[in-house]
Amino acid sequence: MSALPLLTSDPVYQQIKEYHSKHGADINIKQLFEKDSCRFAKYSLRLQTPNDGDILLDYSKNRITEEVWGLLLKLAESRKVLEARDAMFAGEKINITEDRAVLHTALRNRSNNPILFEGKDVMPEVRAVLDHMKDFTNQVLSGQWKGCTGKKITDVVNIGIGGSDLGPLMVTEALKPYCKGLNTYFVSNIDGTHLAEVLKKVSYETTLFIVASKTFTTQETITNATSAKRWLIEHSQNENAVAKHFVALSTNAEKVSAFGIDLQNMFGFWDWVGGRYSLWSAIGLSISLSIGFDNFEQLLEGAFFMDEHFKTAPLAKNTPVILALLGIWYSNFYNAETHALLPYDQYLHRFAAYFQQGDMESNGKFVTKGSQEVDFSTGPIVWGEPGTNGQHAFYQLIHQGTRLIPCDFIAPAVSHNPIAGGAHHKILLANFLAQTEALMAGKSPEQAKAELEKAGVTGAKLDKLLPHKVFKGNRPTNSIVVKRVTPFTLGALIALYEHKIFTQGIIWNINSFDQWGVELGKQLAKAIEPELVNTDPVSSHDGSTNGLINFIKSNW
Ligand SMILES: O=P(O)(O)OC[C@H]1O[C@@H](O)[C@@H](O)[C@@H](O)[C@@H]1O
Repeated sequence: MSALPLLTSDPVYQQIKEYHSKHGADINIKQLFEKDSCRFAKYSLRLQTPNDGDILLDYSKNRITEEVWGLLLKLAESRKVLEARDAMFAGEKINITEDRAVLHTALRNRSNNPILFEGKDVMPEVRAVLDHMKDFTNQVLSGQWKGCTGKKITDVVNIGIGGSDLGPLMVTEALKPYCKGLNTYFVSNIDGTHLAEVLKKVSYETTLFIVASKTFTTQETITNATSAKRWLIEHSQNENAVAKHFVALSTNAEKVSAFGIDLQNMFGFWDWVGGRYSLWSAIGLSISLSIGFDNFEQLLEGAFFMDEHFKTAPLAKNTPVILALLGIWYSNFYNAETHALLPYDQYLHRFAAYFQQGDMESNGKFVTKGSQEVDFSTGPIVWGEPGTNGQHAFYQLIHQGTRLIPCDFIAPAVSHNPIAGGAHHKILLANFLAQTEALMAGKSPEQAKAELEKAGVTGAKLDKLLPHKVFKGNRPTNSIVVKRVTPFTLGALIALYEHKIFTQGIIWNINSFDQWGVELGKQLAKAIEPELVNTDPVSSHDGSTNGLINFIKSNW
């Protein structure tokens, strides 16, 4: 795949560029709807799930014409998206800088088909870990698993960071209606406050600590886990309590053992599972403990459903490919810098934060797989908050600011909490629907003028106010609607975005599966740490860094 030319040298890219420079500024979504009564049917897709209703993707409110859409699909062909997809599913070592396969899809392979890695079927090992998770989940939930004083577990503290935190945190929040009764907490930050505040809420007798770390070397996680272990031993006055209160999720048995966790209490996974794609692996243990193993399996089923769709649907009907191409259209041709994820569901309040890592750690790269520097934009800045909170915070800029911000609006048709006779959800949905309509339609000077006149504003005051009341509209959005946020639909939704990110990485020809960018800060922090052991002034850095260190020390 590294043999692909730079995106900007691709003949199809050049065709799109030419089309964009001739027509890009004139494509008006509202007018396209006026001209074509079938536009919604043409640019929307329904995926029928077995038991959880249809998933609807409406991408008709985008600046796409038949011509440009044809060209974007041609770009996917020319960038060999389908070949790359097949290579991923086949376990090829597509993570070329780490010489690793990318097989998180094997973790949710619900078929009986083998998945080969280096000639060996990985499925028996995958199933064995799932069985271990099931057994452990059932023991804890039934109260059969006892803490060091014989009490059952009531609280679970997941200690991990990045991919070993964000996925389980996002999913346990998203699936709270399915919670079986355990309280789950997540400690990630090295800031002692994070652990200290959680420890205030739990009792050593009834708390299970899950140390989640693929490498088991991450400084934050190991430091937090060590402090939690000390807390447990101090409170229980019993070194053996660790065996009842600590489990590990990792690929590194040696380090787990050295930390003092019995390997029987270790849930393994493999280096072909990337950190930010690991919630499907043993890293999902806190999810399984929260919602029960059956529901965890439903999450896997939903992701598998999306994997099958991604694997089999033609490009033009392939939802991850569609989302990816739209993103490319705005990033690489309209110079959009960001992409907003706007779930209209309070349970999905960490969805955007989760995909900040998913997208930005995957596609925040400036060198291609062929080791060439790119001359085009790669991964966008991903951000967002749940509706309607976002509306009262930053939507102003989306509606009337100077930047183009493509947005994905996500909503369930049915709420888990239909309080006040469902009134809340109807208002929420009305807002969800109104926003994409408003972003597309805007408000013309004529409409704004008529409104002002109706309100009795005339003359100089009207002239002064009018420009502020105009919305240019034509702001692109996708809408994704699920029947309800269930383990299955959430699994499908996460996999949809995972594959979108993958597809964009292929089109840009970058390696979406390494994360060297995280390393430099870590290295420099290691160098600074010993300089913070005393109050001696330092002079070994640049002026700013010396100044900051010396200011901090002057406060000690
Ligand atoms: O799971 P561990 O190994 O502790 O890593 C946690 C996180 O570390 C960061 O530096 C990144 O590399 C993330 O991709 C990763 O998820």
